[in-house]
Amino acid sequence: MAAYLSRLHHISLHVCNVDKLAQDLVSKFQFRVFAARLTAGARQLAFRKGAAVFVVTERPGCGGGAAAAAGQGQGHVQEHVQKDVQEDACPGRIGGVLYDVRRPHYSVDSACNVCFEVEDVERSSESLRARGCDFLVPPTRVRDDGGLVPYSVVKSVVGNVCHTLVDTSRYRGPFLPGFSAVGSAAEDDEEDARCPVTHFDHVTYACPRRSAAEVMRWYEGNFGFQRFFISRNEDAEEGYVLDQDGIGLRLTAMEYWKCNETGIRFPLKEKDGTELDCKFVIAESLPEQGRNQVDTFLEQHGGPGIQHIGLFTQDIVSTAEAMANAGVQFFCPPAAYYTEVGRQQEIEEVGYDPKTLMQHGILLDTDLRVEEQDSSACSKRYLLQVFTKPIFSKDTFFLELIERRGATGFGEGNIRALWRSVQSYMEKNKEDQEHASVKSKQTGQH
Ligand SMILES: O=C(O)C(=O)Cc1ccc(O)cc1
Ligand SMILES: [Fe+2]
Repeated sequence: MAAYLSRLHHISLHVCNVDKLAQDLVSKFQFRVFAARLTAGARQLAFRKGAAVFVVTERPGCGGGAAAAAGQGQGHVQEHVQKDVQEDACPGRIGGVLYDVRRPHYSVDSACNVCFEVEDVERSSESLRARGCDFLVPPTRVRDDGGLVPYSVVKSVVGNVCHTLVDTSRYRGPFLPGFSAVGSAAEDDEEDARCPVTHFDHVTYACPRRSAAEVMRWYEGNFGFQRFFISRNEDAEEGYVLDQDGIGLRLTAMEYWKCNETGIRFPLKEKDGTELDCKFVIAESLPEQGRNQVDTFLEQHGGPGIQHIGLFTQDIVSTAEAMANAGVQFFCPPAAYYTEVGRQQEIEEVGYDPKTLMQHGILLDTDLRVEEQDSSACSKRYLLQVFTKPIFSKDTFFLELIERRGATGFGEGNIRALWRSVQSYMEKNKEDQEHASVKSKQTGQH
């Protein structure tokens, strides 16, 4: 293994309209803007919810008003606009995008960088390079009043996805050098109680057919990711295959563990015991069932990439309710999902009201297992999920809320229900677009 990952540091989104996304993340998804880097050449904002951090960066060629976005209701940004950092390895990059790369050839909004904290950026980068990895930014040191942060950016094998490697252990500033604190530092307890999102649960990649083995090998060899079997019946080579009823999906999952140099593995935990381990899921479409949401992503995004991110919440009902009230749109499965034989009882058995779940489109998947230690004790492990509609203007990237009660995988029943609701939404969108294009042609003729 080449690089020892300590944890996921942030995920970076490159968009044309920083204002719009900043507004959505704050007012709809209840994230807090906490840091900003606004210079003549760069507009970058950082948002937090628990340990989940997004950095939003403006794509080149997109005039925008990140300063205005961050300034709304915050009032701390403008005075810091001129502040910037010393960057030792690439002085020419000062003023440009930090901790990431600008990708001028990429013309759509995209979640394209998963940044990891590592113990030693130089050493990790050197061994990744020796293994043949391609670096977009070589090891570089950045400093400001808060201290020094080494980082590098490595290209992944998945489309436009890159990984920034940072070491923030010696940094005392609000986020990363070059960023200034924005907004109030105090946490809003009331809002956190309603929306207890604690961390990123998983990142799902949409990939071309038959690419999972290569992707898996890359992450295993370079970062020590381990295969995560979604189902006990899953074939190691084939992955988790859903190919009935119009669903043509192959999922292969992997997870990373902090691995110290003695090779002893242990899962990442918060002080309160919450596991912070983030899984990575590779989704491929299968040819037999016709065009589907993975194909749509590949086409509209212009290649493989991050299709969705699962946000872990301790209370999915209140989180979905708060977000829906603030204007987040969720996919709702057909009402029949909630009235299928046995479903109501299943929902009630784990203490939920079927009507409440239906109201927000929340899906439940239960897993009846015998406890490993005590074969006489039977316990229900379950998970609840709900998926948002795409958050950019194209049918590409979306978010998911997930509450896990002992279940560590992905519910097969939920994937089926999600698939149907997304599929019918996309078909409707396509019809609407065709309708609009016929209309505009007709008006053009007159
Ligand atoms: O169930 C989940 O949360 C997954 O992440 C699996 C998944 C992957 C891709 C899809 O288009 C639908 C579901
Ligand atoms: Fe997911």
